[in-house]
Amino acid sequence: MTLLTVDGLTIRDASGKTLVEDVSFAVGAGDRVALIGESGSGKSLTSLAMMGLLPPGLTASGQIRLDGADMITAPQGRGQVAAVVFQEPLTALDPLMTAGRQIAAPLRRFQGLRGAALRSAVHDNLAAVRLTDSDRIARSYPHQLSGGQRQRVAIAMALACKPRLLIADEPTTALDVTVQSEILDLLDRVVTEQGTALLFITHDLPVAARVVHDTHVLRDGRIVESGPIARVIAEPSHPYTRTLVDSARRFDTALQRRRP
Ligand SMILES: Nc1ncnc2c1ncn2[C@@H]1O[C@H](COP(=O)(O)OP(=O)(O)OP(=O)(O)O)[C@@H](O)[C@H]1O
Repeated sequence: MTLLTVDGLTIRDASGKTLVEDVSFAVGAGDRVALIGESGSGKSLTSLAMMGLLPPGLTASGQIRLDGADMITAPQGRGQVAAVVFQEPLTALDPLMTAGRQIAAPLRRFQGLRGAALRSAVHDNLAAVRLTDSDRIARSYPHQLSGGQRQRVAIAMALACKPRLLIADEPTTALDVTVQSEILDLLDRVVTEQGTALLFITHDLPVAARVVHDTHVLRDGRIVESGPIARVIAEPSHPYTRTLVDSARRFDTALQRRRP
């Protein structure tokens, strides 16, 4: 079953300049798909349009259907179908609210949980993102948590209502390399455990390769190449994809050389 269909998406600014042009792709139930592109390629605008959250002054044409709902002409809250994890967890978290209360909010609102059932669901959601010290974490404010713990809390919030699609927009870019790796493993595990489809948005091809099966490569607002990520890395057909693969390989080789 197709959860998300983006068909001929074009986004223009107020002056009529085209920022995203004729982008089409689909994400089915349980799929894992990446949108890969460097800064300015149109990844964030595409993901904002999917959630009906384009900034004022920008207009979208084409079609975006999220679980059947048209997100361009009649954008509406689709929190129970799709949820987003952003690059910087502090943008998703309220600095004045404990982590526990933030995870409780969607559970109370969408699942009607209260009292002991709500507390137990908050604990289960923290355990699902491998935050074992859940009582302390639930009582902590965002500034009392590490960057990796904050991103785990943001992932727990996003997954609290068991969305069928998780949109992860550069979810590890702001983290240290070791924490980045832990969060990728975590995303990999939770989407498998919960059967959630994943749309992973990143500039980093090797990072995407760890968690998705298929990819679309965006450049200057257009998709230049699509396919299974293993194939795209092994045999990139577009010159731009080749430069992404080559620079990832060079980086990897440089790292290998530095290892004792
Ligand atoms: N509100 C806006 N008004 C006008 N132009 C915008 C706006 N937001 C983004 N753009 C432009 O649209 C293009 C695509 O931006 P977008 O943020 O989607 O890129 P991106 O691939 O997500 O890059 P990054 O990884 O740096 O966020 C860029 O040229 C950007 O300058």
